[in-house]
Amino acid sequence: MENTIYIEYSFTVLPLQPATDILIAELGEVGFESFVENETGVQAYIQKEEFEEGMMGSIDILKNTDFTISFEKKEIEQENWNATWEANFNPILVGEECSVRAPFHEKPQVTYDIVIEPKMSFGTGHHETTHMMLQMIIDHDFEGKSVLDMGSGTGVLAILAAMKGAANVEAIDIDNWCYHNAVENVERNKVQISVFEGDVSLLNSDKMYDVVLANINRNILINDIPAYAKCLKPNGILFVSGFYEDDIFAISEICNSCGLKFEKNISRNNWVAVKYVF
Ligand SMILES: C[S@@+](CC[C@H](N)C(=O)[O-])C[C@H]1O[C@@H](n2cnc3c(N)ncnc32)[C@H](O)[C@@H]1O
Repeated sequence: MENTIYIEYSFTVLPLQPATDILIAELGEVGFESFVENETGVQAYIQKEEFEEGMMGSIDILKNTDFTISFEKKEIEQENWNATWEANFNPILVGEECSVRAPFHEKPQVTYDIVIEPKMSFGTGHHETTHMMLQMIIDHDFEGKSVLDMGSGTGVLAILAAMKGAANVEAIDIDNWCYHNAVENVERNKVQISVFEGDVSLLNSDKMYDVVLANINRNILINDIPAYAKCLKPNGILFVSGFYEDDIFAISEICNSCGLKFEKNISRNNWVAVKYVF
């Protein structure tokens, strides 16, 4: 792969929350693809060829006078981004049993030791939504189950499902870089997962799943949940995240219209992960 040029925005945010979460959500909506949070705010990245100056005009939180948000912008080569990430990436623990770490961290004493080199892909477990999805997966029985991870990023959710005994796991991401990164992480963790580049258009009723995992965002979920529901087996389960507590009603409404019933949710910092059952 050639060395892509990224635009890096380093935001300083006061007070940090909820402004940082809102800022990340809004930047994600316009196409920023990766975020590194720190004690003063967040660094956000977008490929130079995807970036247009006008995008920043639609980030409403920057105009909100309840918060003070300043930023610096610079161009950065992908390999330098990786170095930034390595310096900032600490291993994380999800419950007592699961950790997500980089290859250069010491091996921890846990049942599920997930090793991820995310490069530019979302999914290290540091974000609330990934953390909660991992928690939901830990609490669920995956033995022998067929699983689809939609919007797989690094592949972290699919990898945990496979480690928990899922028999047939597929991962799909729309982003070419995420696709390559998930393939690498699958090999690194020695699990069997078929990874595809694409979106909901890859789904069809010839392939049915016991569980669908989708940590994407509110609008894509509202659009795509009917297609996920069509490829869920009877009694199938849908785990979703990537949206706020305030959005549960809208997501549940679309799920209900597809025959999926709310079972439970967990939340962290206003973000939620929700379990629906057929
Ligand atoms: C919030 S990240 C989640 C990554 C990982 N599953 C996790 O839980 O950390 C969302 C991912 O969905 C992908 N994505 C965005 N829109 C998509 C779509 N319409 N279909 C499939 N993947 C999509 C993005 O490229 C990104 O990797």
